[in-house]
Amino acid sequence: MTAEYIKSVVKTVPDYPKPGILFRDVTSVLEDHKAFSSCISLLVEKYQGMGFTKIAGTEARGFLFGAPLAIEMGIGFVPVRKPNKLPREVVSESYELEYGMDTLEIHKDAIELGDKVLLIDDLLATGGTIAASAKLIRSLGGEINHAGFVINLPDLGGKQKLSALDIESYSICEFEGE
Ligand SMILES: O=P(O)(O)OC[C@H]1O[C@H](OP(=O)(O)OP(=O)(O)O)[C@H](O)[C@@H]1O
Ligand SMILES: Nc1ncnc2[nH]cnc12
Repeated sequence: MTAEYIKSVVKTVPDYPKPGILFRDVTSVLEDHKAFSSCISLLVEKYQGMGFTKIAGTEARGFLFGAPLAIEMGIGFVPVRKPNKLPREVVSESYELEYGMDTLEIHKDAIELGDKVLLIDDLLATGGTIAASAKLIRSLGGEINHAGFVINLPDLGGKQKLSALDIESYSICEFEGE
């Protein structure tokens, strides 16, 4: 019931940001307290007690779900950011998106050897964002085996891409037929 409710709240915008893309707009979930708080509760239920030491969230929409989840789970939050935003020394990784290319960066000293990191984002499409984030975190000695999302677009193959990298993904709802 809750996941169905969250799915019903997501608004769809055709042809944004490019013709042919069906944009699943998670800001409509943020605007609805019941939907937003239910997302965090479902993610806590899924991941509490699994021994995670940090949550990493990708700019920008991953911050919106990753940061409140980190507070609820009593662990730190590490932002994975777009280029030239982080002030300390970083490592960088470029990747392909459903609608373009981008680069992500993380502070070198944000991850300690053996940290068990949970990756959180609003939406899984091709999996490029999470694959690049996992590569950065693993290069710093962190372990990544799980990634959590509000929305999955299964036709874009992200789940399979992440599974091939030994990352198990979970999403609250799915939109097929992209
Ligand atoms: O699975 P993928 O194909 O990588 O796509 C999913 C990513 O795309 C969106 O972010 P976007 O880069 O558009 O940035 P934003 O969060 O700043 O809007 C979304 O928030 C995910 O991070
Ligand atoms: N179809 C889509 N809707 C919303 N965010 C996205 N990020 C990548 N693909 C997306």
